[in-house]
Amino acid sequence: DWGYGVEDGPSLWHQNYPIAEGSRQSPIDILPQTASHDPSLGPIALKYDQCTSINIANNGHSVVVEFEDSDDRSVIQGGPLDNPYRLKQFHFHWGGKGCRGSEHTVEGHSYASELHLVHWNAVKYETFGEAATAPDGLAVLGIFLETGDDHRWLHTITDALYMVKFKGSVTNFKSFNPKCLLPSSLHYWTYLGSLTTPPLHESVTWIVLKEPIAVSEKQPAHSWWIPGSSHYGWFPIQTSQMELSLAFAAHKTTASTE
Ligand SMILES: NS(=O)(=O)c1ccc(-n2ccn(-c3ccc(F)cc3F)c2=O)cc1
Ligand SMILES: [Zn+2]
Repeated sequence: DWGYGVEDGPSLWHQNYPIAEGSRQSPIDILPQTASHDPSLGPIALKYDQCTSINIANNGHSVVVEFEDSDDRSVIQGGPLDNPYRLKQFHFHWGGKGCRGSEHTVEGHSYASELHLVHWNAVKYETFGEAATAPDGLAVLGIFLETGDDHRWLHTITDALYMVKFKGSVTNFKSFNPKCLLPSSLHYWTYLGSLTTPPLHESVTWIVLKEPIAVSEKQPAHSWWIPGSSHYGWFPIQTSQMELSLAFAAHKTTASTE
């Protein structure tokens, strides 16, 4: 129903999702010089030690890792948030061929990819679905990714992608802890915005970290795969096996000549 093509891309989403023309739509271009410093904002706190990932899925728009959210075992709090928000899932946004895929930009600068850790206000709302439509229902932590210059992590990304190569594929994915994806500084920008894809609900308190993370093979083994650089083009959305292997083959040759 929606996508990023000419017939179904962001400029047309308003036809099925009128909120696309709302007053707090995301993503935005972050302008650090005009961002006002709010002294009442403290640091954010992430408690991901007990987090329990359940599965990894390709929903046709991204790869999503879902978490067990029946209690407050993994939460984000502090900063602009009045109470703890539970981690529900994380996912990535890639770039199209040759272009960079972050959704937020900083003074017009795009990053290679962007990781979103989606949390919901389980103090005020009974379910994620209910929170997803409430103005203070969700908190998404955005982390920019830059591809390092010495990363040859194709094997790790291959493993992960082959697990969820087609839209609708879901597979077991236990004991991944996203804290290894965090940069050293938790300095952030924050603003009231929305889901960046349909249904575009204006329910997100965005917390975007200033420091990007770089991917290199020195990352601890358990940080497994990270979205590819723009060579991959869009995540294999309903990619046929052949296309996917061609994409990898193409990347491989590019990688080896890099
Ligand atoms: N890219 S992002 O802003 O982090 C983002 C974009 C879209 C979603 N998203 C898509 C569908 N849903 C969703 C799933 C279940 C539900 F009950 C309600 C929803 F809005 C959702 O939260 C979740 C996160
Ligand atoms: Zn996202």
